[in-house]
Amino acid sequence: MDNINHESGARMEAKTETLLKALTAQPVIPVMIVESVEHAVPLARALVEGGLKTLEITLRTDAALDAIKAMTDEIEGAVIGAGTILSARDYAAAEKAGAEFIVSPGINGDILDAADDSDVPLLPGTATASEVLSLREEGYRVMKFFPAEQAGGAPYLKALSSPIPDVMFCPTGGISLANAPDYLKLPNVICVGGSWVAPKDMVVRGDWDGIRKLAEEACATLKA
Ligand SMILES: O=C(O)C(=O)C[C@H](O)[C@H](O)COP(=O)(O)O
Repeated sequence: MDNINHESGARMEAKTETLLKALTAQPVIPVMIVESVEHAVPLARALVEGGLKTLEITLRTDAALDAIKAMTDEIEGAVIGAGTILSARDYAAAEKAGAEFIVSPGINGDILDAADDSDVPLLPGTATASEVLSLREEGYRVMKFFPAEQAGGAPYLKALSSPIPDVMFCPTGGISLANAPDYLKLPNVICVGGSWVAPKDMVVRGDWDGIRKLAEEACATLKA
C-alpha cells in the first residue's frame, strides 16, 4: 500500500464527522440490492418511514446508480450511500449519482487515492488488525468490519478494541436481528450493516409495508 496518499488532517476530520453523523443516527444501516429502478423510491421510503434514514445501495446491479439518484432526488431526509465500491471508477460513478458516503468491502490503493481526492467520505472495509492499523495511519477512525461473522464475529472485534481503542466499526456481513446486539454492545461499534431489513424477495414482491415493519422492529429492538 505504498501508493496511499496523505490527506490533510482537517479535511479528513470533516469527512469523519460526516460519516459519524450518518452512522450514529441508527442501529443498523440497511444494505440494499436494487435490481429495478422502480423499486428504489418505495423501498427507501419504507425504510425511512420505519426509522432508518441512512441507507446503502450496493453497486452490484445495473440499476444501482439510477437507484441512488432516484432516492437522493426524491426521499427527503434520507442519507444515501453506495456500497460494493471496488475501484476509483466505482467511487467516481457513485459520487456523480449523488452518494453521500462510500462503502468498500476491502481496500486498495486505487480506492484510497479516490477517497483522498473526494469530499465524499469512505467507510473502508477491513478484516485484520494490520489493515486497521494501515488505515489508522492514514487518518481513518471509522471502518467497516467485513465480512463480520465469517471473519471472527463480535469476539474478534472485541479483541481489537483493547489495543486499538480509537477506531470505531460498522460490522457487516452475516448480521441479523438475533446477533446484532452482540456487536452493538461493544465499545468500538457504532452501528451494524445488514441486508436483513431489506430482503431481496420482499423488494421483488414490492412488500413495502413488510419492509417498513422490519425497519421499525430493528429500531425498537436494537439500541441506537
Ligand atoms: O459490498 C459491500 O460493500 C457490502 O457492503 C457487502 C455487504 O456488507 C454485505 O453483502 C451484506 O451482508 P449481509 O447482511 O450478510 O447480506
